[in-house]
Amino acid sequence: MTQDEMKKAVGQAAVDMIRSRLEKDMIIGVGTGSTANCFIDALASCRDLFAGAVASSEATAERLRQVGIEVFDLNSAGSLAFYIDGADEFDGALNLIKGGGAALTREKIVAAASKEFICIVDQSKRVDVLGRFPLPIEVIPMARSYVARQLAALDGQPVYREGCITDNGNIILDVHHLEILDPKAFERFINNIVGVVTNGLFANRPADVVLMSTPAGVEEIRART
Ligand SMILES: O=C(CO)[C@H](O)[C@H](O)COP(=O)(O)O
Repeated sequence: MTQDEMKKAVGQAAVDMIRSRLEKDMIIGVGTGSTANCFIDALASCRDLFAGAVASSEATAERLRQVGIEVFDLNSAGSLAFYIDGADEFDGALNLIKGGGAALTREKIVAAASKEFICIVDQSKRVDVLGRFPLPIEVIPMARSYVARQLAALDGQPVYREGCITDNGNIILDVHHLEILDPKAFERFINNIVGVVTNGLFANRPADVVLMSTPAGVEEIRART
């Protein structure tokens, strides 16, 4: 089974998980990336069962519209029933690193506004300790050098993502060579650096469930207690 086939399978599994819980006036949150795109494609078959979606990026909004799903502004949507999105890494507590597609800030906002976060990944995203994937940080452009110096002092190696401007008009620093042993504290610490908009750790709002695609099928993973 190829990675693309695993992404399609987990996108379909997420639709299967929520289909019977959709309601006519319900608005759901939808994430960004190749796995989220597979979810959108599978969701199209249910478009008459719910009102529409809030998108975590302009790219996702466009794809939702293309398959006939209405896109709502979060400010007029209220609380969302579900948020379905991919991730770059997840650990046993369902803490995530996200932002490989540069949509981390809107993803974090939509996740925060949702009652249940269903994360959809293939098995390559599972790690014991977060940090193998460079941690994306969205930064106000004028603070780029200042924030990079603060991050370098933490023993991380910040790398400017050339040519990437987020949907919010900001830049991304990807921090390499991290071993994130306390994701909740690290998320808060990075967010306290002046000039940081947010970082790609989802530890203070982790996923509620991870659907992980493997060649043998899709596994449902809940946090270890
Ligand atoms: O956080 C994200 C975008 O900002 C994506 O969810 C993450 O990068 C995973 O992407 P993909 O499903 O393409 O592997």
